[in-house]
Amino acid sequence: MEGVTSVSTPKSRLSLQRATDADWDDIITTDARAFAMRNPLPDDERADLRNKVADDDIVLVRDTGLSSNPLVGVSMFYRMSMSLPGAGVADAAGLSWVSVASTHRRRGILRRMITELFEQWEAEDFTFAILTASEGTIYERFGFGPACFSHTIALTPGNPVMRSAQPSEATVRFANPDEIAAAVPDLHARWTLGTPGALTRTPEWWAPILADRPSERPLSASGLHYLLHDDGYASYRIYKAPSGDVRGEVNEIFAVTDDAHTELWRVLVSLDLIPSLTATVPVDDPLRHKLTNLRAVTVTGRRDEMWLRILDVPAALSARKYAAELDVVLDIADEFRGRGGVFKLSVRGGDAIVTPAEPGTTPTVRMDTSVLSSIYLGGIKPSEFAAAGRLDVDSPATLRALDLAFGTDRAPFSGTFF
Ligand SMILES: CC(=O)SCCNC(=O)CCNC(=O)[C@H](O)C(C)(C)COP(=O)(O)OP(=O)(O)OC[C@H]1O[C@@H](n2cnc3c(N)ncnc32)[C@H](O)[C@@H]1OP(=O)(O)O
Repeated sequence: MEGVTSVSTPKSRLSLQRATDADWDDIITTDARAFAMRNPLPDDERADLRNKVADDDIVLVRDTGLSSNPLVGVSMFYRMSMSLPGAGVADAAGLSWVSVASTHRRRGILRRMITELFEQWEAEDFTFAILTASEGTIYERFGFGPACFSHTIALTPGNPVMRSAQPSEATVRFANPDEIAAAVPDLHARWTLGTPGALTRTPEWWAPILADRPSERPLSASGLHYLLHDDGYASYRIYKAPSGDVRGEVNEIFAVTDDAHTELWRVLVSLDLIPSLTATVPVDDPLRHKLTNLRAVTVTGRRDEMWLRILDVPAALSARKYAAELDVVLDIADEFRGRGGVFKLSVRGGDAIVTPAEPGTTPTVRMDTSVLSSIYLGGIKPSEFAAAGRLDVDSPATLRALDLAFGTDRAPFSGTFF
């Protein structure tokens, strides 16, 4: 058609490269289009972003066939640490900021960038990759499975009543940002140890959270109010719309002990003059059981909070602790990277012994890497996947044993969006 310029893009025109300092204006412009981000970013926000990632861990694609050589693909990963069932901690490659220009979609650019990153992760012996997904249909083909889930809850402060008597002395107090900066990184680190999937925060991750920059606050939102307990903390915002409507939103709440959880929520459920309060919590959060009326808390949403991709099956199976003895032969399919196989998994005293199965051994359990990744942290039971036809077992007894062994005391929860 006359007047229409084709943007057909042969692969040879697409140049894949690592980021340099000179790419950052383009990176922010490209991601601003994809994620409705402000552009340009103020210097402090730009520094926050750059401090968390090395340029060498950023894969870019440019279309060298167009005169301006535009950036058409961005992807990067953070070097993160994740708690495993049984209190171990492992390195994880945190894939993030993935975007492909709207002019260049469905030409395989995402696949090329991800392949490049997988090659790097495998060369560096990462056992796990993780991500937070913009859509539920993109990442399973690369072996990722949803592994941590969250509930959004809503309640009306003043209405819920705690069952337990209030302590004679207050154990929670409002704190200022300096007190929070001094106390909270350590509290959070203690919280991660007891929660599978929890992500550790380095100073580079804390800096933007603690800065609570006015430029990054949502519209009509107050600055963060902080509640501090010896074993936990919560932060929340109050939103005041131009109409005068007021609501509260818990930004985050981390409690190392049940008592800290109770006392922080005791304050939150009784905040004055806030008609509604929302929070995002792990799916096994016990708040409703601490109230005289369990209906006072409504679950308004459930989200897949974090996706996991096991990159090295034997290393992953050996890294976590298990809740029961087990003897299975796993057949793991990995169409994307071919790193599956047949493995003998025995659990004794909570520890796994993993060996490649002898040729000819009949597997007792079959599943895709994405399914293994989903059950690994304890967020989905093997029997749920079996019921969905996505995990095959040789007998009901094997399935029961798998459920027991992979079960965790707590639902996994990453606690950090990236
Ligand atoms: C971890 C994160 O950062 S999550 C954020 C992801 N980014 C976004 O959502 C921003 C907006 N979207 C985009 O930038 C792009 O549409 C992307 C990155 C999702 C996809 O990029 P593309 O270059 O178009 O993907 P590409 O052509 O490589 O497709 C790879 C495969 O994924 C599939 N796919 C791509 N996008 C989608 C989608 N939105 N839903 C379902 N499948 C998808 C393709 O069909 C293709 O499948 P196949 O290779 O198995 O046949």
